This record gives sequence, structure tokens and C-alpha cells, in this order.
Amino acid sequence: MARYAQVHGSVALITLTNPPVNALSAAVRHGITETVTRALRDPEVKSVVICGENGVFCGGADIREFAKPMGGPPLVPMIAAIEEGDKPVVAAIEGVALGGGLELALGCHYRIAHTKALVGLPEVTLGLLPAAGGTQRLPRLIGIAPALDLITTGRHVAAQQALKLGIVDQVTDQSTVDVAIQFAKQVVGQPLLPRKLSTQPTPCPPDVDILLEEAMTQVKRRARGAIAPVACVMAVRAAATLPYRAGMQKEQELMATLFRSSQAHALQYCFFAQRAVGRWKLSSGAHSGNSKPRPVSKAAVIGLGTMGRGITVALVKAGIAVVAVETSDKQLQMGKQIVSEMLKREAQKRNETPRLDLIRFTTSMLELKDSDLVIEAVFEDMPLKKQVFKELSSVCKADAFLCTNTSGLDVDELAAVTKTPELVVGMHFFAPAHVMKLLEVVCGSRSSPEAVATAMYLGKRLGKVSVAVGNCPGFVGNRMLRPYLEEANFLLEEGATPELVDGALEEFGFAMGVFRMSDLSGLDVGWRIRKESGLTGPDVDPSDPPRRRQGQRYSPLPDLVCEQGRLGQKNGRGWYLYDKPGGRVATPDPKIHQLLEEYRLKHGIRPRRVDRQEVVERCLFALINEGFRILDDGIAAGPEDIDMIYVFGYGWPRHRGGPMFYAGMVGLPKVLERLEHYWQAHPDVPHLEPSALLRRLVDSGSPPIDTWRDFLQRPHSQL
Ligand SMILES: CCCCCCCC(=O)CC(=O)SCCNC(=O)CCNC(=O)[C@H](O)C(C)(C)COP(=O)(O)OP(=O)(O)OC[C@H]1O[C@@H](n2cnc3c(N)ncnc32)[C@H](O)[C@@H]1OP(=O)(O)O
Ligand SMILES: NC(=O)C1=CN([C@@H]2O[C@H](COP(=O)(O)OP(=O)(O)OC[C@H]3O[C@@H](n4cnc5c(N)ncnc54)[C@H](O)[C@@H]3O)[C@@H](O)[C@H]2O)C=CC1
Repeated sequence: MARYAQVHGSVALITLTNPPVNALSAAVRHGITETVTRALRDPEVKSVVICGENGVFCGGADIREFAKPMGGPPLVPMIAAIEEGDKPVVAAIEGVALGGGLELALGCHYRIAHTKALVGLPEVTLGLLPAAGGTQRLPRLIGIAPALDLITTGRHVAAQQALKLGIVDQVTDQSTVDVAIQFAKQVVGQPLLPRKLSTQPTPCPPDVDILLEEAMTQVKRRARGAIAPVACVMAVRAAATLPYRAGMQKEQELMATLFRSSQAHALQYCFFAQRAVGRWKLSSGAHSGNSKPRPVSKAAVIGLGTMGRGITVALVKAGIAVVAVETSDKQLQMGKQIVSEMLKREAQKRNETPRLDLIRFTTSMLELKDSDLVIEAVFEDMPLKKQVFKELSSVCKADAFLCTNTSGLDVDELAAVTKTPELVVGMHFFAPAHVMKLLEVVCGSRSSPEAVATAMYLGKRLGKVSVAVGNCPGFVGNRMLRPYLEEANFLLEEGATPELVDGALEEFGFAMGVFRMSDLSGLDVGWRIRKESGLTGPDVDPSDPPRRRQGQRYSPLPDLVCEQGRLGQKNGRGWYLYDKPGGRVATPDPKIHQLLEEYRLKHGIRPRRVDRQEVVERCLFALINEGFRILDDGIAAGPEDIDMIYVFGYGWPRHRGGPMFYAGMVGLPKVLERLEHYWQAHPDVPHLEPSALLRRLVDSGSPPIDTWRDFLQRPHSQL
């Protein structure tokens, strides 16, 4: 909808009204078309201001409408009618002008923004391009290079920078609408043609072809298989090389292809899933709507290792005071130095002063007595963690939240040693903790709604996507990772190389294949866990054949690699060879190939040709299968939760929507058929046995992903 008012006698004020972000729904487009026509026809009206209700100009097209047949007036002629009119139209931008919202503003003759406003063309993040003239008008306004940057990244630009780029004409910290109304009165009578962007030539540098070629190469490298960024470059090329009309034609053609693509569906699913996971619900009936977080102004971090340092930095960046505890002065000094450097680097990036004053470094737990919330990040060792939790329970104030960053240990077992098990939750960050956007909030069986709400809200304050999960070994993300890693190892046994497996997964869209990722994390981490669980080392049952453990197929290959002193990137040798210890340049290592050949010979394995399709199916369908089990066990509330965990924590390509969405796209019957096939070939690998939920869904006709919750055996039971 759009409200119409005549102000100051001669100015028509059109206000978009569609809370919360004034998205351009059919009703709003209808309202704009009608009110603009009225203003242009009314002889008393000399100029027009368009603004949005509640301090938000417009969040763009209504994304929810994309899944339905399009009705109402289309955006392109609506915006053209504004631009073609003979009365000056001023956009008064408060809050945001994004996507179709900015395209609407670009059709206006002038743009005035509030200092706090943000503008941008984020369509690429939804698998689309700005198809209401954005790819043709923005380059005409600000030039090819900056337009390419904004359109291919979708990044938001703050008002001051928008002014520098020439996107807006004026920035104000007063009432934007009042300033725009005054402005609209002043510009009456001034020539309008130069303000009609579609009539203007695109300013092109002499080397525009090279510029566009370089942009295309760069975008293809970054896109990891996403098609929208490539289409964006093609559309901007059209703005540089074709007249406006032909450019618009190209924009529409490219959009038509993108609009129907599975990638656009996946990215739009991610947009809503990211917001949906914030609305958590526990089996007790408590949910985000009825459970209030408690404020956290003083936090504490126990252990300043890899994770503790990142968590400290994340807390300080959010303005939260931290007491950081280590075991010895030496460890403390080392932690302090690294945290200080990290904070300085972070502050430098944002042109701010590092808030080192917010941290108190200490070796004494007694300093925790006024902390509101404590995050434990000591070694992954249950007896040690229990000892720490006992101590926390006696030194902290009675209502302090006690959180653990364990990557998979039992949160209930830790809670049981405290006096306040209801205040214990898992806050599972991902490395590097100040960068990675995911936080798994692990709800123990006794965690109170207030504790869950506080951890979820704290995650949000730290800029994370917080997902509530149940308590089981590995929670959601790491539990699903196990079959993925195991399948990758089995493929090496059967004939693949690390580079073949990684190549297939990187072609699928992962930033890093499984072996490069393992090298980065450190191969000794998994080795230690396998030793502790008796899978390798002196505790192995001597009656187990070499490639079987606890009745299942087992690959000792990763153990052999570690035994050779190859610990990954950190010491320059792992599944790959690196340029130097800690170096990032990975090259295939003939010694690993030799190790694989000798291993196969020793175990009588005849290597066979493994193709990329098998890599993707074995690794990813095994991971997805575990995802179905997690859903059925009530460890994740819905497929969106799993998908957001993989997109934000494990580098799953967003344009494939997350593992569960991907399964739906591939087709559940196909996933089931391939799992059956591989399970028959490898009956000693239980994770290949199709899960009961997958079978139920296929038996029920493979319903759409948003109805899967109706088929769960124990919905939310562990949350
Ligand atoms: C051949 C076909 C031709 C089609 C032509 C298409 C032409 C185009 O050019 C296409 C487009 O405009 S695509 C849309 C581009 N706009 C965007 O991507 C902005 C999306 N929104 C945001 O970034 C943040 O919500 C924003 C920054 C705006 C606000 O952030 P907040 O953190 O304050 O609030 P959120 O929690 O994100 O959002 C509040 C509620 O609003 C919903 N929402 C936001 N933007 C929407 C939008 N554009 N359409 C529909 N719903 C939208 C959002 O989902 C949330 O609702 P709940 O999920 O129910 O909480
Ligand atoms: N490294 C990773 O990628 C991830 C690790 N985690 C989990 O985070 C926790 C910590 O892991 P990392 O930081 O990698 O370990 P780390 O080995 O780098 O650091 C552990 C730190 O805890 C300190 N510490 C040990 N006992 C202590 C005590 N009683 N009081 C105070 N400090 C003590 C040690 O001196 C050391 O600095 C583990 O539970 C791990 O499973 C979770 C997510 C990712």
C-alpha cells in the first residue's frame, strides 16, 4: 500500500506502508502506480517525495511473492513512469533502500538519505540480479567499476559512502522527509532530463573491455559455481555496450533464467531459514517468543587456546567486558599477547581503538564472582571439564550462566556436577571464533528456557547465526561430519587420491575439500579422539581385523598419516605438502600416493577408478543420511536448522541451500536409491543404511521440505 498526502500546498508525499520493511508487494506496487499517476495529473502538485513508513524506505521486492504466480503491476514500467514524468520526484531514504527499493529510488530524479541509511542491490545474494533497471541505471549513475562491485557482491553501502559514490545527492541527520520536501520545492523548474538516468550515457573508461573481462574472471573464481554473480557481470556489460532499451532487454533475459534456477530457490530458502532458526522452541513449550534473555554485561572465558582467544575477541568487539582465565602465567601471557594482536588488527580494519581495557587477564578463578556468563574453552577432556565446572559452580554467583564450548561432549554430564544445572548450556563456536558466523546452542535436558534464550541472544549480539540443538555426541554439525570424513577415507582406500576427492567437493562448491580442511584443522585432533575411543593405539581390540573396529569398517589411513609425523598445514605436511609449516599453498605429495599404493597392496585392495559423481554421492549422501537421523532423533528442530549449521559453520555452498535442501532438490527417491546402492556394496558401513525418516518421506511421496517436521518420529524431543 502507499499513502498519499499533499503537503506544503505543492508537494505530493507518497509513503510506502508495508511493515516491517515496506517490501514492494503487489499491493504496494499498485499503491505506488496509483499515487504517482494522481500526483503527475494534479495541476496543484509541482513535485513529489517518496518515503517509507516507520523510518524504512524499502527492503526491495517482496521475496515471499517469488514462490507464487506474479500479480499486480510490474516494477519496470512502474519505475519508468516515475522517471518519465515531468515533475521532479525525490526519494527520502531512511533505514534501507535495498534491491527493488534502491531501483525505485534510482527511477526518482533525486535521492536524499539519512546519515544512518544503507543502500544496496543485494539481489545476487538471492540468486537474482537487480532486474528493475538496477543493472542499467546504476552504472549510468556511478560508472562501471563501482557498479560492478555493488551488483556482484550485493554489499550494503552506508549513506556517506553512497554520497561519495554519487548514489545519493545529499545526506542529512535531520528528518529526511522534511529535508526532502524542502528540496523538492527548490528543484521545481530545473531541467529534469539530466536527472533521468535511462537517458544518460554510461560513463566508460577507455579500457572498459579489459575491466569487464577481469571482473568476470574474478567473479567466476569467487562464485564457486554460483551463476547469479556471472549474470550480474553480463548485465553490467550490457549497460556499457548497449543502448538503454537493449540493455533492459538483456537484463530481463538474464533475470528470466535466474528466476527459474534451483540456485535462486536455494538462496531464497536460506534467506528465510536464517531468520527462522532464531525462532527456537523447546519440548517444554518454551520458545523464543515467551522466554526472555537475561542481560550479559560481564562475561568470562576459561582457557585462552585457539577457541578461547577468538571467543574473547568476539565478546570484546560486542562491547562486553571479559575476565579471561588461564592455568599459568606463561599461558596467560601468551594468550594475552595473541588476543591483543587480534583485537588491534580487528580495530584497525574498522578504524577504531582496540578495547583492551575491557579484558581482565588472570590465573585466578576467584575473579569470576561477578560474571554474568562464563564460557569454558579448556581442552576437550571430560574429567578436566568436570573439574572446571565444579569450581565454577562454587566461585561464580548463584545465577551465573555456565556455558561450555565443547565440540561434542555430554552437556548434561557437565551440568550434573554443578549446583545449577538449569543454568548450563553449550555454546559451540567454530574456529576462528571471532570470524565464523555459526553458534550451536546446545540445550541440555535441564537447561532452562532463560539459559537458552540468553545464549541465543548473546550469539546474536556477537553477530552470529545461533541455532538451538539437542545434546548428543557431536551435536548436529560434528555428528554429520563423521560419516562424511569416513567416506572420504574409504574412497582413498578404494582407489581415489586426496586431490580427486577434494576436487569433486570443491567443484560442488565447498571452499575446501575434506582433506584440505582436515589439514587446516590439524590431523592430530581427530587422531587424539580416535585414540581416546580405542579406535587406534594400544587400546585396540587385538581380535579386530586391521580394517575393522567395533564390528564396522574402519580405515586406519588417517592414523598412518599421523604416525608419519604429518599433522597437516601447521607442520607443512599432511594429506598434501605445503610451501612451509603454516603455509597455505598445498601441492599433491607423491609420498602420499606411495603410501596409498603400499597400503592397498598390503591389504589386498585392487584400486579402481573412482569418479567425481561417486565422491559427491558417497560423502554427501552419507552426511545427509545422518541429518535425517538427527531430525528423527529430535536433535535438530527442522531441516532449516541443519542447513544453516552447514552453510554458516562448514562452508556448504549457500547456492545449494544446505544439505537437507539439497537432498530435496536432488529428489529424495534418488538419494534413497543411491544410499541403498552403496549400502549393498558396503554392508559393513552402517552410516550408508538409509535412515527411517528418509524412507518414510519417500513412502509418503517425497513431500516438500517445509512439511518434513510432520513426519518426525520424536519432534523436538531433545530440545
Ligand atoms: C521476473 C521477475 C521480476 C522480479 C523483479 C525483482 C526486482 C528486484 O529488484 C528484486 C528484489 O528487490 S529482491 C529483494 C532485495 N532485497 C533484499 O534482499 C533485502 C532483504 N532484506 C534484508 O536484507 C533485511 O531484512 C533488512 C536489512 C531489510 C532488514 O533487516 P532486519 O534485521 O531489520 O530485519 P529482518 O529480520 O531481516 O526482516 C524483518 C522481517 O521482514 C522480512 N523481510 C525482509 N525483507 C524482505 C523482503 N524483501 N521481502 C519479504 N520479506 C522481507 C523478513 O523475512 C523478516 O520477517 P520474518 O522472517 O517473518 O521475521
Ligand atoms: N579448535 C577448534 O577448532 C574447536 C575446538 N572446540 C572446543 O573448544 C575447546 C578448546 O579447544 P581449543 O581452543 O582448540 O584448545 P587449545 O588446546 O587450543 O586450548 C585450550 C586452552 O585451555 C587452557 N586450559 C586448560 N585447562 C585449563 C584450566 N583448568 N583453566 C584455564 N585454562 C585451562 C590451556 O592452557 C589452553 O590454552 C575444546 O573443548 C574443543 O573441543 C570447539 C570448536 C572448534
